[in-house]
Amino acid sequence: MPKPVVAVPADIRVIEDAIWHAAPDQYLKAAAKVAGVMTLIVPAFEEGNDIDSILDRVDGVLVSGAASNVHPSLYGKEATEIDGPFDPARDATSLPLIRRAIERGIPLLAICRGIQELNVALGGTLASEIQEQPGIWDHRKPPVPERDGMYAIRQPVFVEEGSCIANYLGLAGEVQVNSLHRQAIAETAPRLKVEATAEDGTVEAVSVIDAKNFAVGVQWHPEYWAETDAPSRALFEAFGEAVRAYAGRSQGKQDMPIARAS
Ligand SMILES: N[C@@H](CCC(=O)NCCCC(=O)O)C(=O)O
Repeated sequence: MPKPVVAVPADIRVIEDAIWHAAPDQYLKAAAKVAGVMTLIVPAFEEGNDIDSILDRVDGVLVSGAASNVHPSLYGKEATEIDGPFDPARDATSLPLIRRAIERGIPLLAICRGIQELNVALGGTLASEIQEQPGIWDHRKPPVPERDGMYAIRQPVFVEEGSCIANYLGLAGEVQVNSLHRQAIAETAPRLKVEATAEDGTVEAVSVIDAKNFAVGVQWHPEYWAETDAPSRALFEAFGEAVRAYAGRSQGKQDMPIARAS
């Protein structure tokens, strides 16, 4: 059977005055080497996206982290200078992709910006510069030059016993993770269950309530150490298994047009 394919929504980057649609290598490598799937970078357009046309052709969705933030207007807030930088094309592509993947039961793994997009896509809100709030740690990217240091595993999160995340990680209770974010979930979307938190109460993992398939988000970065860190590896392996199962289950249907929302 050919390897299943996972959609990865791109970020917009400007390189020498040219607009690029880009996805970070670390997510694509973790998907290939640990989840055992192929990835397809989905261009980020502010309009004209035919989401079902993309989802008809993939077996999973992997939503990566990014230095940009979800625009506050998407969760009912006025944008202020602390909420940026923004990537409206990423927002316009990623949020509908997340919602439709959940509706269609296509496996979804959302990481860092991805969990924040998942929360907003389902009606939740975000807080900016969380480290400025009383009692909240500094979850930002460590100010070190090398990437291994930026993504160093350095903080405990507490995973709920019996949760989806515990099942996928292969353990519950205290898990050591990395942390590179300035925003976090403020109001959790009604359809999300918080399944892991940091000691300061920051939401670190969620699952979609009554999901038809694998559908979780994590605030940390399992992709970075997916080959060497056991919980990171387990999460990507579980995602790969869900994607292969979906590919196998939908194989027979690919001869028939998939029912589309009217
Ligand atoms: N912008 C959001 C999400 C942070 C995130 O996805 N970090 C990973 C990329 C880090 C980087 O490249 O700077 C937030 O800050 O909360």
